[in-house]
Amino acid sequence: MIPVYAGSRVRDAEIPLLRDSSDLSLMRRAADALAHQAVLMLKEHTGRLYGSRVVALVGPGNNGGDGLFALSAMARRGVAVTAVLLASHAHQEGLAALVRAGGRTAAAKALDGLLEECDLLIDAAYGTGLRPGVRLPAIPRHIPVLACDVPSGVDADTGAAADSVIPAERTVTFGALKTGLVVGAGHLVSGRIRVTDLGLNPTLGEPEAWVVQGDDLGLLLDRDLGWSAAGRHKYQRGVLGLLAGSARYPGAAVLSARAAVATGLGLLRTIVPENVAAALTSQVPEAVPLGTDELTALLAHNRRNGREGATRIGAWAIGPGLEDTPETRRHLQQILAANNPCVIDASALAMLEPGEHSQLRILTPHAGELNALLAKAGVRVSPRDIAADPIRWARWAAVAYDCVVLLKGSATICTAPDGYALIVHASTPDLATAGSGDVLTGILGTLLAAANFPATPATVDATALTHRLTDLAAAGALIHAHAGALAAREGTVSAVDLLVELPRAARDLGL
Ligand SMILES: NC(=O)C1=CN([C@@H]2O[C@H](COP(=O)(O)OP(=O)(O)OC[C@H]3O[C@@H](n4cnc5c(N)ncnc54)[C@H](O)[C@@H]3O)[C@@H](O)[C@H]2O)[C@@H](O)CC1
Repeated sequence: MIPVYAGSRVRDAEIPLLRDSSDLSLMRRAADALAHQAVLMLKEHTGRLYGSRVVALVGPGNNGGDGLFALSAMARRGVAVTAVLLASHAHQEGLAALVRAGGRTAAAKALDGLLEECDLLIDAAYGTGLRPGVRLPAIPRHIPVLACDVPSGVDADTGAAADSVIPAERTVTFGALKTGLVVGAGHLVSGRIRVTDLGLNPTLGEPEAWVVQGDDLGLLLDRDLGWSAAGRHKYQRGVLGLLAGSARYPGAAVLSARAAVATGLGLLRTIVPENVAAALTSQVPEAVPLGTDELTALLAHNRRNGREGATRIGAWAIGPGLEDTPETRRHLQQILAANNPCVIDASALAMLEPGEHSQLRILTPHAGELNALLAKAGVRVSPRDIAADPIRWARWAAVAYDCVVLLKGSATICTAPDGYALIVHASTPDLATAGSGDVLTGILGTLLAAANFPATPATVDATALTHRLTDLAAAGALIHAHAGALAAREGTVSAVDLLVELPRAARDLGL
């Protein structure tokens, strides 16, 4: 798990160190790392170093200073370097170092001409000190861009990006991974990210979030529970109830059911409308239908005897393809009252009310659904606000609905009401495909059912429980993303391709 900090927090940690370090050692370390990546990119793109031409956009602050020192290091290695000074002043020591090394400076109006013969652009215009309202020059797409600390135009705290943001092929970031590089638009324009340690960690405090990767899966699932251990019978491997599907969206129920089974579920009980039942039985023969009367009887029994009672349903997955009918609402209310952990998706989200409750819930909205959830809770935001600061608004919803929120997007954000947040990067944009969310719901349902949450959550530390739920949400997103990556190797990705790859994805990640 990689800790992520708001850009302003890293900047605040740097300031005292900068004051104390008259020898500019931090800046030189940052600049050396930047120059090293620039050399790698030049070799990759031009096959040579000596005689290649590098232009840097240099802003008025320390970000520009990093760029100037990096250019001077490259000039000493035979690269023809030019610093394009965007403001009337620039970092003095950096400028002096550049001139000493034989580098040139130019005014902003010379940029277009310089870009005509440029092998690499270093973007050192603005970093963590960016204020809103910036206007940046347009860079032709064919020129590879290396961003210094943060692509200019990206808010390092939130991931919001100015319209004129300069997308980077690579970003070398200093001190710590910054939130703005891993969520929102910032994530989409940062390219490959390298973190250069500046020894700031002891002064940074608690991270704002963590980026999780494939090898974190064991940790997230808490393998001590050994839920997939040999010898466990099907009830111990998890029993999931699925409330999904409608005449209009029969496929959604099938996709969720198949995903749940493919992730290693013990037993699947399904409540689907009659006209979906035949398709479900033929395509998911493992599923065992649960009739309305049986549900009512089992849940009543469950309320009397605790969750481990006769239902043996450990968790619920609710929502894919569901239609808002009186019967659906009745089922939903029964299930929500029964207190099993559940994952709630798609149209079921619109049937929820904000407020406290005693159930463990993961809500899985995309940005539009998050907007609607927040509006219902009296929080007025626009989809643009959410795109500009997704972690913040996912947290608001987690508080308003007293649940874990998994906000879908190119970066998936999983957050608990106390702010604990995990970020999972989809390895392929193709995951934004119809039915992909239904597959994720099935995966999450299986993980919840297998997790064996205690029957009486009130006796257990509530924060620990919601953190565990957040971990499982991120684990589900990781498995989903990995299945997407495997499927993308064969071409474009459909939800069925994800299903096909799920068992391999789960096995690859050590499930
Ligand atoms: N000096 C050092 O030793 C180190 C510096 N680092 C660098 O320092 C950067 C932060 O430096 P600063 O705090 O100086 O901030 P920046 O260099 O990011 O930008 C601040 C400057 O840009 C101007 N500016 C900001 N927004 C503007 C806008 N919208 N329009 C016009 N001008 C605008 C400000 O007036 C100020 O002059 C980091 O991003 C990083 O690159 C560190 O990463 C490493 C250590």
